[in-house]
Amino acid sequence: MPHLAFDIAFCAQLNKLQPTVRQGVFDTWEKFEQLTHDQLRKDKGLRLEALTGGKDRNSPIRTIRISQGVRGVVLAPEGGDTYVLLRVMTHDKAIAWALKQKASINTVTRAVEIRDMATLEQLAPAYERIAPSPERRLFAKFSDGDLAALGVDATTLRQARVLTDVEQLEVFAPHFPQDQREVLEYLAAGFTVEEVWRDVVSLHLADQAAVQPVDPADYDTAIRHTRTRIAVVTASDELRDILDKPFEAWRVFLHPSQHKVAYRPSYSGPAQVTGGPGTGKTVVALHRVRHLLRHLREGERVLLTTYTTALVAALRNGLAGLVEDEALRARVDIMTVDSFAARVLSTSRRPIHSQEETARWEAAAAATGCNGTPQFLAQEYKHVLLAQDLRTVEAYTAADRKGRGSALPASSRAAVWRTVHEFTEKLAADHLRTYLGTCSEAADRLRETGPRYRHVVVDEAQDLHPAQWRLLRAAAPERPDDLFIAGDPHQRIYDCKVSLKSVGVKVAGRSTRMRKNYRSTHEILSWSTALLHGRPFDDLADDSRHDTLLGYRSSLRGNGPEVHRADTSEAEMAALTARVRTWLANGVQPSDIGITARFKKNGDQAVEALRAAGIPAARLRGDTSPADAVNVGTMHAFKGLEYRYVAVIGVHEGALPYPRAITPPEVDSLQHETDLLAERCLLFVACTRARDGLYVSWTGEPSPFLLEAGVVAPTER
Ligand SMILES: Nc1ncnc2c1ncn2[C@@H]1O[C@H](COP(=O)(O)OP(=O)(O)OP(=O)(O)O)[C@@H](O)[C@H]1O
Repeated sequence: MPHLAFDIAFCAQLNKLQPTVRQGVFDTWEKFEQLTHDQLRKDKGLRLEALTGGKDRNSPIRTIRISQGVRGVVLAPEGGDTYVLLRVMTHDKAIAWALKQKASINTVTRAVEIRDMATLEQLAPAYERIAPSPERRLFAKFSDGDLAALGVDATTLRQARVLTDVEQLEVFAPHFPQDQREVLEYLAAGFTVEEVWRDVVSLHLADQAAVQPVDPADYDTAIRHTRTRIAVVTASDELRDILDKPFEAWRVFLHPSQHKVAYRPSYSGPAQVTGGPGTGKTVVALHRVRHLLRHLREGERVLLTTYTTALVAALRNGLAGLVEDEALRARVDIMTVDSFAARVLSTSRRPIHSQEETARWEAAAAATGCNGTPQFLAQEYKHVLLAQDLRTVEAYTAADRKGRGSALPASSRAAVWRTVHEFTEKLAADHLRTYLGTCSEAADRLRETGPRYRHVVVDEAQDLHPAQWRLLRAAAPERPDDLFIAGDPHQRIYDCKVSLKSVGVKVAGRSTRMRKNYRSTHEILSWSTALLHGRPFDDLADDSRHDTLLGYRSSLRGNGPEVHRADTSEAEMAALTARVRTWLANGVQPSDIGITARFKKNGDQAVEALRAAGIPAARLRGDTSPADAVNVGTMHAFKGLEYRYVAVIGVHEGALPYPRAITPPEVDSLQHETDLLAERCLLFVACTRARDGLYVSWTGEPSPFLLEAGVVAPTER
């Protein structure tokens, strides 16, 4: 019986297809399920046509009719059972595209690959003519044998050998066969042949009995080996799911590197996954939860935590898409760490907000006669007393204030201690609490009463404070698979800089870094990454080492970000409205657009301006993302979210960095640096929420972060 399978590149175009075309795809798939091979080939509606005018007469690439004027390009191997839908395009475009492609089977990974042969054959001679001598080219240090062992075939080898630098590879990359392209990108990023074999190629072979030599004509077997790029769908509701939830291709195509981490049978202790924005850390965490659920014993439960309530909702939806069994899902508690702390204590005390806290520190200092500023006292409480879990004045006096950039002689500490005591006593008397104080108390409570979960899975781990880590540590017993942690030090947007090592969570030997971005286009990513260029980032696990974005890349292509400078905030809003209107006119849904700013007031202005122009817009609230409206939120609230189109507004001098969020260097020089980096990361986080389009605007002078990154020229007006 024939089947129609789906290539990942087709799934990536799904959200841009009209509903009638999607329905056409569905009907086509049904036809494949119902007809015999012979009937399929003769079917007048499908019009499965070989290509005429192509160079390769035996090419298994053909086209079929999907709907009026729209054709699908399929891999239709002679004598095979499974056809693969590669792309859907208007009639002429489909024929033109199909004629340029060549299909082949990688003799090492055993997977099907498609390359744009026509473009590569055009590019290679042109680059060869301008290339320096062979020993100065990009892959000169790798032998033909090494490259062949990694699956690079003779044609790709010839073409790759003309390349001089990474920029040139970027030009060729979208046209290269997929597995070979990945190998070349890793080698170009500085990885060794052995590392590429271990971390990339061998993963494709994980569950294949690779004993027989590869038959270069056996596409049926090769399609089965291409599980990471080709989805074989056997049930109509499964296909409906894919067609209706185009953003969720990850549920179907887990990359081997993601699969390896998520489905490793067991880790002997805490495990960690890191990687830049959009590398699928959340996806991996969700799949890990699914794996853990499959092995959960009677009475055991899983805690899945993240940083904001909006992300709690996203995780809940994600897990619902992944684990169908409701009873099984009910064994996972999904909440922020702060909600977990409040639940452990069953407290009715109200958490205070930051202005209240400042006033209370002022009052406490006045009561004890301490001359520390509210900012100093709040930071001392947070970054020294709570961070180090200091319980007595003696412990505090003897404490090493490591990591603080201000001196505090032991003789002054008694006064600070008394003030902290006054502050916490008064809070308790008024039936109030701080979030971190609650976490600290909750950790104590759990240590007395015992852990509540068998496994704890932590997403967005980079901003957690030691008190929160103590709580999470106490939530599960120290056993294999106790903690699974996903985070990215490049996305630290709060003032904590904690390493897992310093909180006693040891992930050495159980840590994996993801490098491939699945969210943003290459253009958006390289623009955004420039914002962090040259800054050192402490490793999440161990702050004596640095984390890097080496090898971090995207295979998606698109337009570069657009920047806009306005003279007045009214003009900035008018330009934003025009930009959003154009996106909408191009068929983008309002809820696929996100607008974010450093301050709530800029967001409010945007909502007002859009609504006045008749465009539905709403602020993010708690755990609900407004449906049918442009989503507007602060940069902090946008952490972890994603949209097809993102406008980052109000990126001017005085807003980023925001002076009030930066500890003055004379108060604490190290905290000053941490705060400044957090502001820079905040802009990076905001920009990396975009999938297809990014728009950045400001009024007056641009943020110095944009100038330093070189993405905006000082004269750009
Ligand atoms: N294997 C995959 N195939 C296709 N899409 C994927 C894959 N893995 C992840 N994605 C998609 O990439 C996007 C980013 O994934 P995810 O949110 O897990 O990344 P992240 O590393 O947690 O990002 P951030 O750190 O920026 O919050 C999502 O849209 C997700 O569906």
